[in-house]
Amino acid sequence: MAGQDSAAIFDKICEKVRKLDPVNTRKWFDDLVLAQFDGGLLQIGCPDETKAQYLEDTCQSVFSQAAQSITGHLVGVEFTVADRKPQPQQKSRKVEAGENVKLHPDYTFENFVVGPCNRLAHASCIAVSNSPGNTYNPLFLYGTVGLGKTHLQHALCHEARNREPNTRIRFLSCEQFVNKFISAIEAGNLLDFQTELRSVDILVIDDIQFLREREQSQEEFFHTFNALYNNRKQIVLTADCAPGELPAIEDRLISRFKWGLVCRMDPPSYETRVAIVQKKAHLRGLDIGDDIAEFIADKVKANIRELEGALTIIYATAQTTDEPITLDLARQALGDTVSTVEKNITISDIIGVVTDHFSVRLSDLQSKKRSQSIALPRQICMYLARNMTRHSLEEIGGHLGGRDHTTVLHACNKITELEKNDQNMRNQLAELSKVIKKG
Ligand SMILES: Nc1ncnc2c1ncn2[C@@H]1O[C@H](COP(=O)(O)OP(=O)(O)OP(=O)(O)O)[C@@H](O)[C@H]1O
Repeated sequence: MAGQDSAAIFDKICEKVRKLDPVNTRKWFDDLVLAQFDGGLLQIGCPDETKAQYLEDTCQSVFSQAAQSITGHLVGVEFTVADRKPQPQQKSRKVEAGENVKLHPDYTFENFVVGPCNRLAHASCIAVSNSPGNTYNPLFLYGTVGLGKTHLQHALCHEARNREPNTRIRFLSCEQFVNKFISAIEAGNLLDFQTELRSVDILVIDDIQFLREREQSQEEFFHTFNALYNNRKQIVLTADCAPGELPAIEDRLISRFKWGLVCRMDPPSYETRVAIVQKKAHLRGLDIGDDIAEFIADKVKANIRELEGALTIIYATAQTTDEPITLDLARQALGDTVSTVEKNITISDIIGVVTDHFSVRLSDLQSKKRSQSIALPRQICMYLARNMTRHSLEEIGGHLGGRDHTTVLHACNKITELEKNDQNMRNQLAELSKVIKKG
């Protein structure tokens, strides 16, 4: 294919990808280059390995689809990390997946908006990335869902790698840690598992609260922690609550979690939310006015993931209707999806609907009774209140017989699990939410 033609075709393919998959498109797609287009194989050069990995994991099929629609032929797509200019004679390197830690290219310090809600967490992650193992060890970040804990962990690892490319990093969710541990026991290769985790420079474990009630995993983690700590290797942990509030986790672990720095992350203020919407829009190559960013930040308050979701809906609506993003379009696009908090749902509304549905009395929910017929509606109330109002765990517990926030958190986790695995529970929750929203 002649050079000129291929370049033009490549531009059209990228344009098509933007249309087909606005959600995963990023502004840095402008930096992609055509490495080679030959024999039905399109090789795309990416600025760095993380971005190439993102494309391979997230966008491979949409690039194939776009290439096929532009050329009319079946096209395979490969992402490479190569020189920016197309140089067919230069051997490009195919992205290596393997056991390499997969860092998300969006989750960098540069893309993180700092406000009073996360300033300490941000500063401590920078400090740790500058000198892993030597400043705050362990670094323990906690906060409720979608406040940027994972983002900061990735940013810390990106930065540590930028400074020292050979930094060995292991990044696991706590669930992965537990599953890997169990598999290692079953396969009789516990030693490999231990060696793998204990020979890293930085160990990151997300959602450490999942260790609760898993005595053997806690024991294993205790030894992993000690081995790394004694060798001045960095440990970074996140959880949904402070170490002292983690239910059913051994004291010796809790006390270790507090050895370094414990940072709380709070929900962002209005100003920080506006800045985050603007940052996210910019990342996607979107041009949105301040009025739209303010509109989204005003409507969506619950968590940052929801802010992004709102932006995605607006963007996708603009793409499909082929209209520019205006405040009117944003209003139309968000419609009913805007936070239920909008409708001023109260905990009493929720309790009213749930007590009706299960034919129980409020006094039962507030009592100490633990029978399933009372405990389940009580837990459902807590779960719905957590998701449909902005009340804190303490406030929710207060409405339900003065229960403490760990009880509320436990209830929310339990119902979330049931919702995932039990169709009947999903139906009940959907029905209850519908009735509550109707008022
Ligand atoms: N301050 C911020 N600036 C920019 N983006 C942010 C910020 N805080 C959170 N986000 C974005 O919000 C989304 C959710 O963040 P993240 O996954 O890090 O939350 P989390 O606290 O780890 O939540 P969970 O406990 O549910 O895993 C991500 O896309 C992240 O980039």
